[in-house]
Amino acid sequence: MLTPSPVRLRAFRALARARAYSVPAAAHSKKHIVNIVEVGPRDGLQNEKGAVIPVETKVELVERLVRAGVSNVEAGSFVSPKWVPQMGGTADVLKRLTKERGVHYSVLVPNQRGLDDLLLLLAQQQQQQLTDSGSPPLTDEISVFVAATDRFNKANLNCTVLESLQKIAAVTETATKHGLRVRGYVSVVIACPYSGATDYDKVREVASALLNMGCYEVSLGDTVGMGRPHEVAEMLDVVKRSVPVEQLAGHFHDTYGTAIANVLTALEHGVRTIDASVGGLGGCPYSPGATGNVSTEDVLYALQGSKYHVAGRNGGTINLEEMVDIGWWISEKLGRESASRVGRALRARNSKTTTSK
Ligand SMILES: CC(C)(COP(=O)([O-])OP(=O)([O-])OC[C@H]1O[C@@H](n2cnc3c(N)ncnc32)[C@H](O)[C@@H]1OP(=O)([O-])[O-])[C@@H](O)C(=O)NCCC(=O)NCCSC(=O)C[C@@](C)(O)CC(=O)[O-]
Repeated sequence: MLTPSPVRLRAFRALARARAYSVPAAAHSKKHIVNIVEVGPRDGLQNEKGAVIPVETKVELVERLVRAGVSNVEAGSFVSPKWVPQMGGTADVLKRLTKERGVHYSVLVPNQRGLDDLLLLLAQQQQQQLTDSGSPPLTDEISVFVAATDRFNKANLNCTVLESLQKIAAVTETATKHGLRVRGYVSVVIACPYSGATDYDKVREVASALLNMGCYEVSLGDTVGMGRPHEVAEMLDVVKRSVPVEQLAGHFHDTYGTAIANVLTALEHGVRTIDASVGGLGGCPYSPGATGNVSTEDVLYALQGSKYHVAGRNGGTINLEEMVDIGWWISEKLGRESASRVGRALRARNSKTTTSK
């Protein structure tokens, strides 16, 4: 095999980089604009075993993600710290974050108690603003969640799907009255760790119920990360019978290595919002063995130079190189390597380029 000289190799890499980054946003039609919801700070960190991650680290993570161009980020959750200790400091995270305009810092809320805690925090901030005016709200968005199967819902939310929907209806109504927008999740849309293959009609019914309650979007979660592209396609075909595809998002865990293929399948089926996690962080406390979400870096890389354009903050895009750095930084804080394939490849390439100079 012919081995290229270091000079040719560098020139080739520079050309590849230029090509990858050179498709101007204006060249993409509006119908191919893709939004990313960065779930690393919530879905990614919630399942971390060991010591509780300091609030400062979480704040730095969110702020770095926003500086890299992220405009939708899940900053934490108002859930029971007894069950999910890593999310315990979310109120402090919201208070300490320097907020950028145009960015949604959403939080996951499981029940009325979680919403009450959040509303109290927002009321306190409003009172403070009487003396210290001008700062944006701590958050303008919550996410609610329910599964497509009773068994998963009982493990995750301590009640049946129907009971959850009743609670969510009340939470959504109150949140909306307080000016918060509400995003919905449906978990285990392909397979459930407790009851096997999911009935896609159930996914359709639950997604439809969430939208009817006032959620502006519903994210469909392959929580277990077992889904294959043809299953994602079949599931979407069923859900789209009742739900406009513009109001759907895809949330794919990568347990079986199919997440990026599932993202591409969802995009080809018209879905335009993808949940992703920097460094491929994550797992679900109620889905044994499930690994992290599709990594944000992998999604950005897969779409570079394609017909799709990933929208970033203030009309820009999300910077892949910065996301790779963040993925490595947070993974090292957690005592391991980045789980992002692209993160690993780019780091290896960059270190080779540096040593061959
Ligand atoms: C499910 C519930 C709400 C049931 O809460 P419960 O019905 O009150 O029952 P419980 O026995 O679980 O309650 C435990 C304790 O938590 C308290 N509590 C109750 N609610 C809250 C709250 N909001 N904030 C703070 N504390 C709360 C409650 O008052 C009680 O306190 P104690 O009496 O023992 O002192 C609770 O157990 C809980 O918060 N569980 C954690 C659920 C969770 O965070 N799951 C992971 C996120 S979902 C996910 O990852 C899937 C997703 C969204 O990413 C999409 C996908 O991939 O599929």
